[in-house]
Amino acid sequence: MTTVKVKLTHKNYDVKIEKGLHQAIGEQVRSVWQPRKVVLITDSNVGPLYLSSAQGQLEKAGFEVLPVEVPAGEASKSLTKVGEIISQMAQAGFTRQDGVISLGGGMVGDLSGVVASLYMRGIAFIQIATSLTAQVDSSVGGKTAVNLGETKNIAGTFYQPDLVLVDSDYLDTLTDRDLVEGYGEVAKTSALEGQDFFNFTGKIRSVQDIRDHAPELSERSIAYKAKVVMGDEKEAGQRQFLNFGHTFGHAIELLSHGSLRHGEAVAIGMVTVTRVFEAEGISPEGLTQALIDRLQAVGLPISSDLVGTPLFFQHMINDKKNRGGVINMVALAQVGQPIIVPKPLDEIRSMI
Ligand SMILES: NC(=O)c1ccc[n+]([C@@H]2O[C@H](COP(=O)([O-])OP(=O)(O)OC[C@H]3O[C@@H](n4cnc5c(N)ncnc54)[C@H](O)[C@@H]3O)[C@@H](O)[C@H]2O)c1
Ligand SMILES: O=C(O)C(=O)C[C@@H](O)[C@H](O)[C@H](O)COP(=O)(O)O
Ligand SMILES: [Zn+2]
Repeated sequence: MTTVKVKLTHKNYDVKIEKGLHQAIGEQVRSVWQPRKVVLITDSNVGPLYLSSAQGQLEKAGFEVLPVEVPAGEASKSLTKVGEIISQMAQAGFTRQDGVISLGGGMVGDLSGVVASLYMRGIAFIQIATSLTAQVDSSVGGKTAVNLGETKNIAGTFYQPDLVLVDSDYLDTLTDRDLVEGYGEVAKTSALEGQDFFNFTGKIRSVQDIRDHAPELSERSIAYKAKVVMGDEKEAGQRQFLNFGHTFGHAIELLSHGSLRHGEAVAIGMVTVTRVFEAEGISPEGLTQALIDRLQAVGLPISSDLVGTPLFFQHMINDKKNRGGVINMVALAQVGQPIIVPKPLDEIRSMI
């Protein structure tokens, strides 16, 4: 088993990465929690595959389980769903000593994190990551959020889990499209982390390559993310680097009305922003093409007609890196050398 230790000012926790962990959920959860009530939150794709096994294991380990299944898809990342789940927990008599467990991808993890952080002002939380996005990025670091109307991740908290479980066996049932979406975040992380990891993603040439190397991709991505988060939990500085490609990506994701997944939109966002910074001489010549090469090898999109539309620019206003009309854009001075380039909104318009 690989364990990545996340050590923060007010809390430490382990991210455990091992094939087969889906059969050890009871003992793993019991290693950090005394028996208690737990709400086990999943979605309508993951639930039919894994909920009854997870529930059975938790019950065997002494936990009283309230299973909750939300419809699969980004639309469930909503305050409405948060309210519904919190009501169900209150009706079932959950107290501050009880807990929330997410069993799913990034959508379920982000939603469950909001529920955990709000119920009675915060109860214990564990993430069981079932998608590649969750296994390389979203389950670690404590960002929780739901979307409101047309604004992505606008309501959320920083709320760290007590434990994260990553088992690549879950990926056997993930569709190729959902797997590849998660790889968008891996490509991002490799460009941020350094030449060695970037060379490694340069050798991933197919969906099967992603499947074959999933455990290593998780280990490397999570190790990098944990290091960044440990240095800047609340995104005052270097954590902004993890948002590479997201200023444009979030706008594209929203404007696509569900036709583009998060990682797909981030792929387009990374290429778009790097092309601009390469033209300005901030990023090195050839970097845009190197990114395109990695993304296209696995079928990720690299452009969209949505880029540059009036609504696209309107979405920039709600970017969390907006400081009074100036957005902290993430650029790569080199592979492994992310930098923040503050850009006034008007200038971003003329860049594109
Ligand atoms: N909090 C963070 O740091 C962070 C980081 C990256 C992404 N995110 C968020 O995560 C979301 C994207 O994550 P995602 O790609 O996991 O989306 P998702 O949770 O919607 O999962 C994608 C699809 O895969 C299905 N699925 C998940 N695991 C499966 C499995 N083992 N077998 C079969 N189907 C499975 C889901 O039901 C869904 O249909 C977005 O909302 C994004 O904003 C958050
Ligand atoms: O953990 C982080 O920090 C990230 O930025 C990781 C991103 O991949 C992720 O999509 C995150 O949810 C984006 O957050 P937001 O603050 O831009 O909404
Ligand atoms: Zn992301």
